Amino acid sequence: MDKRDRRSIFIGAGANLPHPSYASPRDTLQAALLELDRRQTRVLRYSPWYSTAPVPASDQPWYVNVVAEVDTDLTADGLLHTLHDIEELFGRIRSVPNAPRLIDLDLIDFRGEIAAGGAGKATLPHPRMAERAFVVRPLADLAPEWRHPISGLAIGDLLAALPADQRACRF
Ligand SMILES: Nc1nc2c(c(=O)[nH]1)N=C(CO)CN2
Repeated sequence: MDKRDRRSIFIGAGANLPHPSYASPRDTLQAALLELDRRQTRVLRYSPWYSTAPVPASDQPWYVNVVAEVDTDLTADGLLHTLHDIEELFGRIRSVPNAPRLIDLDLIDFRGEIAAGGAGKATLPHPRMAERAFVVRPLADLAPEWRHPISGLAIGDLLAALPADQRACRF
């Protein structure tokens, strides 16, 4: 990986409920990510947008998922708080894990930093990202040279290791 790659920051975004103010979950996510521009953060690139079956499998609506590369003047914890603020602005209600949601913004990787997390602090890289095709696949599209900061595994190998049912993402 070159120097620039290690400086990259990736955010995963997902939604599977329609927001009353937006035409589709994709529009909700697009508007939410544009909010970052007003918070010392710039979206540089988007992965392709994916429509993905809910994980774990359930009869919830399918999700829209995307990964964005951003740059920011904030720290990792500052960016995490900003993502939570934007989730609240867009009506996210934190209920039970894996409940259907209007919006979910996750900090996936912050410049390769490794952090254990804890009250109000970012866990880095995102602790469940490697198990989630809805993150791994768009990240592989966006940054094929990316490696997991802890395991050192290449994103392509993480994708190949995912269960076949999860790999059934589609555009
Ligand atoms: N396909 C898909 N499944 C999920 C997602 C998501 O974004 N996409 N988010 C979840 C909670 O973080 C739980 N399950």
